[in-house]
Amino acid sequence: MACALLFSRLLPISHRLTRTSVCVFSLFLSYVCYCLLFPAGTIIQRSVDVTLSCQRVPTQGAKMRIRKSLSCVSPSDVRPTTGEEARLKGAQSPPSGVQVARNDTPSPPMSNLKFGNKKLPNAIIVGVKKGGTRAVLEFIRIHPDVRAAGTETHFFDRNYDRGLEWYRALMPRTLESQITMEKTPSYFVTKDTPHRISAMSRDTKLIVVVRDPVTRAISDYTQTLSKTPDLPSFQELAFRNQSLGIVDTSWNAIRIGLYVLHLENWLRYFPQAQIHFVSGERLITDPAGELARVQDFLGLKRIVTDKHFYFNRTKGFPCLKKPESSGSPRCLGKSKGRTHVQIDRDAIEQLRDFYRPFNVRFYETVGHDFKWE
Ligand SMILES: Nc1ncnc2c1ncn2[C@@H]1O[C@H](COP(=O)(O)OS(=O)(=O)O)[C@@H](OP(=O)(O)O)[C@H]1O
Repeated sequence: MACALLFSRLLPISHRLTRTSVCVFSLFLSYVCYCLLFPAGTIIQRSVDVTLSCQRVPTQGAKMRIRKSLSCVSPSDVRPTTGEEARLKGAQSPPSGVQVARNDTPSPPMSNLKFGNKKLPNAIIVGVKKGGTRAVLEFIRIHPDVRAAGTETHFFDRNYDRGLEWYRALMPRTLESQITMEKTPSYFVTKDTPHRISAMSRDTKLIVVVRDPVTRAISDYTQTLSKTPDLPSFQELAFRNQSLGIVDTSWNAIRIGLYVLHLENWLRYFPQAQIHFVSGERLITDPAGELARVQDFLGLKRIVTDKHFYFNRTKGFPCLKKPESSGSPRCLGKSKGRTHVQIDRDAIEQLRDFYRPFNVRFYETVGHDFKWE
C-alpha cells in the first residue's frame, strides 16, 4: 500500500487520471510487493507436510495411538518428558522428521519393567528339616503372586557374612504385587537365625512345616545313611543308653525334633501370629487344605486348590498337575518320599515317650494338637 501511494504521488497531475484507475493500479502494486516478500507455495507446502506426517502412522492399539500423538506434535508442543513418556519413547522411537526433546533422566531398563525387581523375602519357610518343606515351597509357588528362590540359600546360618545384597541377588525378580519366598529348613534350629531375620525385617512371615519328631528323625537318618553307608545304627546314635531309655539329645536328628525349645527362641523376636505351622502329615493326606491355610496366612487369594493336585499311586504322594516351571504333571524328586530304614518297635516307643512332654508343650504353645502318637 505504501508503494502504491508513493507511485500515485509521482504521477504528473496534468494526466488527470480518474480516482478509480488509481485504486486499481494501487491494488496491483500491492499484490506485486506481497509476492516479492512471500514466495509462492510456502504456507501451503508446510500445512501439507504436517498432515502427511500424521496420516503415515497406523492408528490401531494404544501404543499406536501414543505414537500418532507424538508424531503429530508441533514444535511448540515439545517439552521435557515425564518418566512414563520416556519409557514409551524407549519402546517406540518417534518418526523421522519430528524433533522430540530428550529427557536426560535415566528411565528403568525394559528388563525391570518386564520382570520386576529382586527383593528380600517377605516370607521364609524356616523349617523343619524333613518336615515337607520342599513340598510346601513347590506347591505355593504355583500361585501367580508368589515367586521363590529354587535352592536353599542358607543365608542366615552359613552365609550371613556375605551381606543382605548377596542374599537379595539370589532372589527371583518379582513384580510389586508378588511376594518373594525362600526355604532353608536348618534356620529353625539355628540359634542366631531369629534375630538375624528380625534384623532384616520384623514383618517377615515365617512358615514351619512340622512332622512327628520320631518319623522325622528316622527320615533324617535315612537320608544321611544314603550318603554315608557305614553310619552307625539308628539306635546307637539315638540313645546314650538304650536299656535305660536315655536319649542322646546332642544328635542333630533328635535335637531338631524338640520343636518347643527352638520355638521359644523364635518367640523372643517374632509374635506368634507371624509364624504359621503346617502339618507335615496333613500336607500328604490333604495338600489343598494345608495350602489353603498357607495362602490365608500369606494374605493371598486361594488360587492353589485341590484342582492342582492328584495322588500318584506309584510315588504314594500327592503330585502337582501343573507345576510353575512346566505344563506337565510333576512329583517331587526321589529324595522326597523315600522308604525309611526299619527301626525296632521298642526304640520307637522309647522315643515317643521321650518326645511326649515336649510335644504337649508345643501343642499348648501353638494352640494346635498335631496328634503325634
Ligand atoms: N507331595 C510330596 N511328595 C514327596 N514328599 C512329600 C510330599 N509331601 C510331603 N512330603 C514329605 O517331605 C519330606 C521331605 O521333607 P523336606 O522337603 O522338608 O526335606 S529337606 O529337609 O528339604 O531335605 C519327605 O520325607 P520322607 O518321606 O522321609 O522322604 C516326605 O514325606
